[in-house]
Amino acid sequence: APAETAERFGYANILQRGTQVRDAYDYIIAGAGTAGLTLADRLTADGKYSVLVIEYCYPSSNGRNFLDPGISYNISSIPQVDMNNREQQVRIGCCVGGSSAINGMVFVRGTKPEYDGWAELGGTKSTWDWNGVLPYFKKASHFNPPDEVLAKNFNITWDPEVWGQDPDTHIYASYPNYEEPVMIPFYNAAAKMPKMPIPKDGAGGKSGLFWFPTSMDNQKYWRSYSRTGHYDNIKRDNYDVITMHKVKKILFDGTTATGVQFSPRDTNQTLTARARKEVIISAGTVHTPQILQNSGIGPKDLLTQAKIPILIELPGVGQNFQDHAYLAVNYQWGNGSGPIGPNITQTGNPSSIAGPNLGAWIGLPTMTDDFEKIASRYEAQDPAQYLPKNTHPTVIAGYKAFQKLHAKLLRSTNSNWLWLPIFGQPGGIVMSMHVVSHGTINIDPANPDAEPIVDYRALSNPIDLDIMVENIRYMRKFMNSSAFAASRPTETGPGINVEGNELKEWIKSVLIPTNFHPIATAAKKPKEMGGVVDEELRVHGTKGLRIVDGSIMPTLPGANTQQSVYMIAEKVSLLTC
Ligand SMILES: Cc1cc2nc3c(=O)[nH]c(=O)nc-3n(C[C@H](O)[C@H](O)[C@H](O)COP(=O)(O)OP(=O)(O)OC[C@H]3O[C@@H](n4cnc5c(N)ncnc54)[C@H](O)[C@@H]3O)c2cc1C
Repeated sequence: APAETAERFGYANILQRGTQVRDAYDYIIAGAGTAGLTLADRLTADGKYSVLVIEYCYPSSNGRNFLDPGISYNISSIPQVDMNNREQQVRIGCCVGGSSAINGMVFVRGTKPEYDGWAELGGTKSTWDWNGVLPYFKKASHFNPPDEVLAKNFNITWDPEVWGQDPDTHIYASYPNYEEPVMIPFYNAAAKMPKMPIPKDGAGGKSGLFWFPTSMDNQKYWRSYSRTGHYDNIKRDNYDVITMHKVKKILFDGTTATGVQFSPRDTNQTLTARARKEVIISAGTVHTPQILQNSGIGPKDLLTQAKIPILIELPGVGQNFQDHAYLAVNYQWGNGSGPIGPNITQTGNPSSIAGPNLGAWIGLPTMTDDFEKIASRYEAQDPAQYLPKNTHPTVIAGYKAFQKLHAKLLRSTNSNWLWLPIFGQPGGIVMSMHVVSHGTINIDPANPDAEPIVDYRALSNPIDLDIMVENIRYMRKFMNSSAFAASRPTETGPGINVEGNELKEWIKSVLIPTNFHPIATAAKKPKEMGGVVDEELRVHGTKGLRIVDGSIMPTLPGANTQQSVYMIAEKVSLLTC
């Protein structure tokens, strides 16, 4: 059997060459990333089904730094018109584990109204509201509570009701066992900000000031990611992975997916494998639309331009693209040193890269009394006004529903529009956790097999500028807290007097339009709303073809995206089995 010729490193079977791939599997998954490996593990667990995972990148990311260019794709966006024509590096993981192998390990969820919004956009029968996703969040990770003394000293609270400890789940959510004492005066200052909610646990679907865990194995103190959780130490004859091979397109009999065409990374040799039950695309938000479009599923004009025969006209493929956006507001302590924390005995410094694991995740009404003005202004826009010219009417209809939902979320104290990470230092990052400018990720019609064309269309909707202005003003209010007064915080960039249009121009010159959380290029919405997949994540108009990765999220959760990706894979694994 081909599997016997595969190397066994103590992982799933790693096939070295396309010729080792069996002729047929029950499921074929494109992409061994965060969602792809989660699904492959769950589908093979009881031995009933065989699964082949095809991964474009390298087998190993062991011991490599997440900034190492060798385990990321090398893609840049096109120049961003409303960002002074600056380009943005599009960072996504290129190795077994995908982006979970290189991410910042912040392990958070969005709020209840945000997932209820996923259901609202999905139609009356949707099961993707908060109550419909919570069980899969619980299934997706194994929670380790913080050290008792640390929790007491630093006010770290959690709600065991919203976490799981499934013995079959090896993605770990853990806290570091060290925090800098300076975090205490910072926590107290944030807690005293007007109207600041303090939930017991942000993972319970609530906005506010809270400590959050890291995706980390607290025994080994190692990154916990889809490779360690759903691939290492899994030896099953029904779980094959072939790396360094690229899925080029899906094969169809009519509109039923029957398998995939793939090639070794460095040659054009054409290989095929058959899927008896389903093909699942888990290539991530940047590459999933490319596989669909190259298979003849996508916007008609684009496919015609690329000379790709149209199998199914699906205008939403590659549209609706969203990502979090951020910038740094720079401060210094005018007296040379900041607040001093209490004298707590701490040993060593085993913190984590997500550290110090504290942030304020808050709604617009918590930030500013002007929230109603901004919400009304947004609500009054013509939905097509800031979308690309020639946007398909179904995509505009979907944006109209998005706009209605986001006008509501702008008025909610329980939707995270700002993430203010608290680092125990003056100033720092402010992050817009919802953006209303929508971008596109499409194939290059002149070279459909090359890296896709990424256009964030950052700041194309002026409401995103208004919100970033409020984010900066909130940082200023925070730095103005009485707790910091003696340290005389001084804003060095942009400078406390920079306001109005000058502030907006500064934002355009420094904004980073991604926190590496791309979503929505194959959004879960009805077809007539510009959607690509249905409620069970099947591609509209096809049989035997699903998409399971970040691209199906219809809107951004007010949270970093990995936990939502694991949740999506867990929820769908039950539909497929
Ligand atoms: C630098 C960085 C920092 C981040 N920080 C955080 C954080 O702190 N917290 C958080 O919650 N989230 C974070 N994220 C986001 C989070 O990691 C992602 O949302 C999530 O991992 C995406 O999962 P996915 O399954 O959609 O895609 P991925 O995990 O990216 O998987 C896609 C896989 O498909 C493969 N592939 C693509 N095209 C093909 C093809 N044609 N054929 C075969 N294989 C293909 C890719 O190589 C990749 O392995 C970060 C991401 C990055 C990049």
